[in-house]
Amino acid sequence: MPVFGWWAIMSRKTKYVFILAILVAAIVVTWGRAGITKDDMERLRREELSSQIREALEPLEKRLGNLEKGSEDSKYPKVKFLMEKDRKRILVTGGAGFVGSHLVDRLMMDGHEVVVMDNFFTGRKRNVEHWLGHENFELLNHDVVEPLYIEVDQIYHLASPASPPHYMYNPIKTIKTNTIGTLNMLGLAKRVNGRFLLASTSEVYGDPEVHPQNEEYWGHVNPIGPRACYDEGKRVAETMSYAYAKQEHVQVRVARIFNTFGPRMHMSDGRVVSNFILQSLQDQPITVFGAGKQTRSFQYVSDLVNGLVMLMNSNISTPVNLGNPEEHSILEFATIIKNLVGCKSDIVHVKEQEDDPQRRRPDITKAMGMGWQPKVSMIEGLNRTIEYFRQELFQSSHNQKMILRPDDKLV
Ligand SMILES: O=c1ccn([C@@H]2O[C@H](COP(=O)(O)OP(=O)(O)O[C@H]3OC[C@@H](O)[C@H](O)[C@H]3O)[C@@H](O)[C@H]2O)c(=O)[nH]1
Repeated sequence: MPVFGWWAIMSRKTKYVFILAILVAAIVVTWGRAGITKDDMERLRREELSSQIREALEPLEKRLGNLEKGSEDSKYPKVKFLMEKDRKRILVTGGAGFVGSHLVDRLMMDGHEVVVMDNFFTGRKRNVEHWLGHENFELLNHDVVEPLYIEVDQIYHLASPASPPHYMYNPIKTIKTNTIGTLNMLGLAKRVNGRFLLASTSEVYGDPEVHPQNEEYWGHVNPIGPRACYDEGKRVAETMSYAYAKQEHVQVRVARIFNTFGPRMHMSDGRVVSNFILQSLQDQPITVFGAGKQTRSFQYVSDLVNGLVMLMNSNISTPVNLGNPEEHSILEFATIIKNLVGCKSDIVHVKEQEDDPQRRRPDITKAMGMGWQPKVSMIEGLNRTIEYFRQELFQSSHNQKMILRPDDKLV
C-alpha cells in the first residue's frame, strides 16, 4: 500500500504522534550529528593547524641547523682533510711570531697537525688565536733554549728575535736562542728522525762585498759588532745544521731569508717597513738612518711562506736564498711609502746604524730552480700592509686588539 494510503486511514491523533516522532527523531539525529561534527571539526582544525606550523617551521629549522653548522665551520679558517698517511705532525718554533704565524696558517690549512712552540718574547698569542681549540693545533709556551721531547715529522725552526732592535736588546739571549736552541731542535730532529728546516738570514752575508748575493758567497761579517749576536748566531746555526747532517744523517734544509714584511708585524717591531708605515699613517717624521743610500730588497710574507714549504719538501739540502730581488735605496723606499699613504710626514735623517749592511739583494737563481719565485709585487704587499696597520691603529685607539685570520682578504 502506498504511503499516501496509510496516511489517509490514520486518525488525526495518530498523525500528530507520528509527525512528533519524526520531528524528535530528526532533531536527535541532527543534534547528534552536529555535536560530533563540531568535535571532529575542532580536532581536524587543530591537526591542520599543527601540520601547517610544522610545515612552516621545517625550512626554518633546517636553516637554523645549517647556520649552526656554518658557524661551527667558520669558527676556524677552512682546513683541508688529509688522509693519515699524508698528514704530517709539524713543529714550528717561533710559530706565534710574524713569519711563524703565517707559516702555521698555511700548514694548518693544508691539513697538517701543527705544534707551535713560542716563548712570546716577540711572538703574540693573538697571531695564532684563530686556531686555539682546533683538533689539529697545539700551542706550547716553551723556550727553545730548554730541550723538548715530542714526536714530530718535520721541524721549522724559526725561533729568534729578527728585528735589529729586538735582537740587540738582549744579545746573550739572542746567542743562546740561536745556538743552544738550534742544538736542541737538531737533537730532536735526530731523535725522531724528522726533517729540520733552519730559518737563516741574509745577515749571514754581513755587509756584502758581492752583489747580488748568491749562496756561494761566504759573507763579510764583523764577529764582535752589535749585529754579531744575530748574524754570527745564525752562521753557527747553519754550521750546526750541516754538522748534524754529516755526522748524524739528519735531513736539513737552510733558508736564507731576505727582508720580509707584511701584516702581523709588531707595531713596535722597529724594522724599516713597519716604522715608515706607522710614521706615515700618523703624520710623524719618517726616520731615515744615515743618508739613506743603503739598499734593501723587500719580499711579501706569503711569498716567503711558499718558499719555506717548497724548500722543506724539496731535496735541496744546501742553503737557498728566499727574497724578492726588487732593490731600492732606503731613501727611495721612504718616498714610496709616503706617497702610498698620502701623508704630510717629513723625511728626516737620523744617526746611521753601526755595521749597517750597505747593499742587499738576493740572487734567487737557486730558489727559482725549485719552481719558486715571488708573486706579490712590493707595491701590492705594501698596500696590504698599510691597510693592516691602518686597521690596527684604529682598533688600538679604541682599546680593541687586531686579530687577522688567514681567510681575511688582507693576507
Ligand atoms: O726607522 C728606520 C729603520 C731602519 N732603517 C734602515 O732600513 C734598513 C733596513 O733595516 P731593518 O731594520 O728593516 O732590517 P735590516 O736589513 O737591517 O735587518 C734585517 O735583515 C734581514 C732579516 O733577517 C732580519 O729581519 C733583519 O735583521 C737599514 O739600512 C736601516 O738602517 C731606517 O732608515 N729607518
